[in-house]
Amino acid sequence: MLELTDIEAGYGRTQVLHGVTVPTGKVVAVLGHNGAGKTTLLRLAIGLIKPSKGRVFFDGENIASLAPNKRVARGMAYVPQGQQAFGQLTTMENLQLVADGRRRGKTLIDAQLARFPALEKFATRKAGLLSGGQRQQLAIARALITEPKLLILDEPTEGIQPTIVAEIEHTIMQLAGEGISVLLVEQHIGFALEAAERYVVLASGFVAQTGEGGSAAAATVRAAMAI
Ligand SMILES: Nc1ncnc2c1ncn2[C@@H]1O[C@H](COP(=O)(O)OP(=O)(O)OP(=O)(O)O)[C@@H](O)[C@H]1O
Repeated sequence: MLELTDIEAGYGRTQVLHGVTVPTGKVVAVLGHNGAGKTTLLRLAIGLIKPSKGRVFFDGENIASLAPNKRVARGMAYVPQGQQAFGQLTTMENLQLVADGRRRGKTLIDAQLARFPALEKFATRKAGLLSGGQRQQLAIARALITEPKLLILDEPTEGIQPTIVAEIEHTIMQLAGEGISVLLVEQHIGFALEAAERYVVLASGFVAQTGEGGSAAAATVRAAMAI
């Protein structure tokens, strides 16, 4: 379980997050307008930026000064925005980059190909030629091959065609049932709240609201975001 408490962080002298505490839960959604600090919070969670103040704990351990690779070794995985993959490598090679050297590498790849049929279908296609949605599935599959306890997802459905959005949403809902926690930044408030046990709304780097997920929360969240 990830605990982020009273976090202050930013870039150089620019402070972006102001006393942010994120509720804990199996699936936690981070909501807010562009520039609210959502991506910054996820970067902080995986260790790409360090807090100037606040507590960062994972499974009871203080990880505030741990490098990202150490956090991955502890069971955290991060899928940044933008459907990132190695475009010149095939789908399979992208998966092998993470799986090779792991004891159950082949089994782990097979499990993700079963989860995402499009990746199986296009296993020999260069990732640069996949659709944005398929590349996003590839990015999620790569992260899941590391067998994370916590998957950190930054806008996984952004700019993706609706059919694949539904598949990705389905995957996110499944993960909790598989014992994988999710920290999710998502623009689709309806889906985010459906998936989330708890949520936090950020506004200009401050916590504007926190609460329990569920579709009933949508009106409160929209009011907090004034949309
Ligand atoms: N590398 C950086 N250096 C300096 N400032 C940055 C950097 N990245 C983001 N910021 C600033 O931090 C603030 C929060 O940005 P952040 O990307 O965390 O917001 P966000 O809520 O994820 O928005 P978006 O939905 O647009 O990604 C913004 O004012 C942004 O300009």
